[in-house]
Amino acid sequence: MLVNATRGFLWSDMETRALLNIWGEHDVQTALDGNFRNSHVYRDVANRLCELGFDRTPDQCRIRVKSLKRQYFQAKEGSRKNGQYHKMCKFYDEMERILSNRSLLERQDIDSVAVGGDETMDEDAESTELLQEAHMDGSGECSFMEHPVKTEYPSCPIPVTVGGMSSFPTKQSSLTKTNPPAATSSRPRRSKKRFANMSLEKLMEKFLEQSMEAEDNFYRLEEQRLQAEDKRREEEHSRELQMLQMLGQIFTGISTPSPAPQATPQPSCIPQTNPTVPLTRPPCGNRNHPPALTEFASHSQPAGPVIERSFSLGTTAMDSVIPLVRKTIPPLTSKKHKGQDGRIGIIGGCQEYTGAPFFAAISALKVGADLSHVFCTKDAAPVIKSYSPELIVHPVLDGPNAVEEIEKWLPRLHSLVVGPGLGREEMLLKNAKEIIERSKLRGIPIIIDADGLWLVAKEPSVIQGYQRGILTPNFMEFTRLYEAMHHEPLDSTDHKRSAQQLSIAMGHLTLVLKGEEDIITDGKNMLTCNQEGSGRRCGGQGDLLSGSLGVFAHWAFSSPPDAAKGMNPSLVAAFGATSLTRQCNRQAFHKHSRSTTTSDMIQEISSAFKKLFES
Ligand SMILES: NC(=O)C1=CN([C@@H]2O[C@H](COP(=O)(O)OP(=O)(O)OC[C@H]3O[C@@H](n4cnc5c(N)ncnc54)[C@H](O)[C@@H]3O)[C@@H](O)[C@H]2O)[C@@H](O)CC1
Ligand SMILES: Nc1ncnc2c1ncn2[C@@H]1O[C@H](COP(=O)(O)OP(=O)(O)OP(=O)(O)O)[C@@H](O)[C@H]1O
Repeated sequence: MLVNATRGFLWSDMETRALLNIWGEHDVQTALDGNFRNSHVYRDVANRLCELGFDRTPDQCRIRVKSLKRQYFQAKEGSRKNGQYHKMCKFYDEMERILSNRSLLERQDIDSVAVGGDETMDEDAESTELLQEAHMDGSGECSFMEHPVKTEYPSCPIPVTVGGMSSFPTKQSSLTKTNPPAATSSRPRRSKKRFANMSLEKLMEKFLEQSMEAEDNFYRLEEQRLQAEDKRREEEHSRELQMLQMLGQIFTGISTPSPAPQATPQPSCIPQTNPTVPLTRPPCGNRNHPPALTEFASHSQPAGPVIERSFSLGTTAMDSVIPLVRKTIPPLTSKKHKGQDGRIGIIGGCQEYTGAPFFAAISALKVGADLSHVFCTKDAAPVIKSYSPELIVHPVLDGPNAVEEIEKWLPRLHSLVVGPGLGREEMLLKNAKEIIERSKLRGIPIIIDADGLWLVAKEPSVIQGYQRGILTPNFMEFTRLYEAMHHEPLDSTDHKRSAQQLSIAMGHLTLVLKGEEDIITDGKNMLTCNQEGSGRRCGGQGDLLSGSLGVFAHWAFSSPPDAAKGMNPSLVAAFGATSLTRQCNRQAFHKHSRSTTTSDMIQEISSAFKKLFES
């Protein structure tokens, strides 16, 4: 999990939205309702935020929420008066949605916060926080980066007016929890009584002004920071491409002996390793693996050694990765309630394609999910429903509020498969994109297949870098993605190398390149699954894989970290799903030969599952 490195006072929009998503959930709101002591709730909120990759303390979350609540109510008040204040609260709509459901009692509670009621003790800290949000250096980072938010003795005096950045203390006067006030500032601490003579309304007005200015500064600097970040990423990407091109030239030179060989000048940044000699194994190598297991560092990998493990059906796979997959599979017990073993969502199904989402959804159920939802277009829904009473089919994907309708279900979904039978209509792709964005905020594992990959080829950033994203391209889809990312034709002679390059370019996303052998890589590790499959290439086998993978991904990501013994959960899940798919295909093919269909393969899921994971 990537944890946000900038743990300052700076809350990015993405981070704030993630916080609001968690804080707005029914269970959190219920826990907060009427509870004066709420530190345990914010501890939970901070933990869940951390799972999404945002490192925040419970106090930071609580203070941020308080500040958002204040902005919201001020904006609401303001908009009643003159309609101008709405823009003061950037997250007005989100807050409106969450808070409009709360009781009058809660509203009074919030009002009392603003006038120094129940939580008066926190008010100073919170005011300081708001002002500190504006106290950032030119880089857009806050100078209190590594320190906790809450402080007993704020060394940063609260200015009466906020006159731009220069009116704030400099970096040297950073706030620390341990610094006594005298150590950081020679000025006497201003008394709270300073405000005693002001009417409440004046005080609020003053505070409002300060908050607005602080907020303006925050957004301006945040924008600068994001621009700088984009620029840095672009530079990194082009450097990476340059390196790849240079290495490509070098390798071509080595493999094609020329009559008069000329030494290629090697830039010092390129490792001087002879690419034809395998790189040394990393120390965590294969000490415990049986000798038949081929585990070796790949040749010619430009982005550092890749640990490759290649499996065929037999004892080797059983002895190595399959046990890891098994560890992630939840036991069947009578203690569970419906839904615990997996609620999977499929985004796909349109007028032309009703089979693909069905195959994916029914495979998920057969692998072991408890509930399988299909979000498809209106006209596809009755058809998909008619295939099976076991699927929950939502005819919303082409509706006017498609994204909102589907978002309502996201808190109940454990993983999402985007693409089977989605089609390529602009509006459907746009909705799928927005749903991916919102699912990312919730940390939901997302498998992208078929037309979902068409979307990714057009807009890679939709999933780039998301560590719970898995792409499952067939060769055509892979070629499209590769060429979109690398702006050059795919060298189809070395699939493994190309797969690794694409995974790296996508931010180490896990990639399953399907084919005669399935190549699974996250750019650092590589598993290949080449156990016998089927001689039939009928449509829909990829849907069986993506639906199954939805379930395996949920299991792998929700298992204790030691279940996968340090292996990326996406790789474990992908290996489980490809092994199962090939086993199903094989069994069905042995029975039906030329007339094997994907439905026959799906019929084999339960016995293939038993053979691989329960024998
Ligand atoms: N019964 C159904 O409803 C099915 C619907 N499907 C859906 O159909 C839509 C379009 O999928 P397509 O796969 O046709 O899309 P593409 O447009 O990406 O595939 C185009 C062509 O690539 C060819 N191709 C595939 N693999 C190849 C390889 N390794 N080497 C060379 N050529 C190769 C195929 O024969 C096809 O003609 C998707 O939404 C998909 O989910 C498929 O899943 C199949 C079943
Ligand atoms: N040549 C092959 N030999 C054996 N198995 C294969 C071969 N090609 C694909 N498979 C298996 O079939 C599964 C589905 O791959 P396929 O290439 O058919 O996907 P797809 O084209 O995306 O499917 P769909 O028709 O659902 O869109 C893969 O995981 C792989 O295990």
